[in-house]
Amino acid sequence: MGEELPSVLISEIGGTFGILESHVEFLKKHFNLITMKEFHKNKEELHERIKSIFVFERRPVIDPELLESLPNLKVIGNSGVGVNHLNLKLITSFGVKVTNTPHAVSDSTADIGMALMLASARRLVEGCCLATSPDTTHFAVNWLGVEVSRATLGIIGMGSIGYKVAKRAKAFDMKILYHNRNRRKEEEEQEVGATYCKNIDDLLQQSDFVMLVVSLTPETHNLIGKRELELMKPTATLINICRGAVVDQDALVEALQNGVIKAAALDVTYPEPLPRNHLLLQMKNVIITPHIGTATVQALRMMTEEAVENILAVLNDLPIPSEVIPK
Ligand SMILES: O=C(O)[C@H](O)CO
Repeated sequence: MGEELPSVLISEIGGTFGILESHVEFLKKHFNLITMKEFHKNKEELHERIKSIFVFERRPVIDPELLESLPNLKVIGNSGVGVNHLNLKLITSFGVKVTNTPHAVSDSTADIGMALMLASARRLVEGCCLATSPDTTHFAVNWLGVEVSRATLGIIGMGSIGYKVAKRAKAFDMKILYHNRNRRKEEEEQEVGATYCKNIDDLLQQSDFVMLVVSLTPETHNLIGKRELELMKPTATLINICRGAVVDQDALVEALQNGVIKAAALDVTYPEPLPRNHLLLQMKNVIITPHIGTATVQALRMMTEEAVENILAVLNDLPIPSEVIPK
């Protein structure tokens, strides 16, 4: 008889927020999957068996009650890079490790950053609406866009996603500035032609496009508020592909209304989705997508694979590819 596979708790299979059926087959090669429903039905028998929780789309919710009920839990494998939905201090106080998938998400999220920047600069959404409207008297000359080529892009957060954005922006001949907690190696800066701004204010003042690519932490909550928006050029565009709460949204609405900045392109907001009557949804100079940075066939597959690699590494006492350590 072969060795028993480790038991891993998951939210559910299929449905709106469940794990994709096509990934379940892969997961099942490595794990004995237990859904939350099965767990709740048969806690007594299952609670000692569960070694890991695979978190997808922020589910299942990891609360103290769940952590207390799983005495042999070793690792929470988050599928995705952002872990702001996990209470890291609480989880690690149970001796449980947390892992994430920064590599799997980087290309698809960087693509969304570029797509939003280009769409905003060239007024793509307005163009689509005009093309499909009954009014055929519009002329492009009345609503000119701007070029991203040779413009200055300021990237705030130069982790794996930020770096991939820089690579793409280089191909568009953009001047690239970046701010990050830790400066990148000189060779890495040279490869993408990026200049480090130790002071975030310098980046804000000089950039035509400011792209936010940081993790949401207490330090980055409301990182961009009224003061920061006022430092930006009145012709600048703010692009957010990380987490909504990195921006003070009320300050952003005010800045967009008063011409403090020109436009915003947001893949993330708070809450998600925004209430249908939210002012951001009514502004012509705002593009909003519903948090689709990782919504590609390839990214989701790689996220699952990277999460499995992390979980197996923890369970087999091997070096962990992507462990998240609370600060
Ligand atoms: O954090 C991420 O990787 C994406 O936002 C998907 O959750």
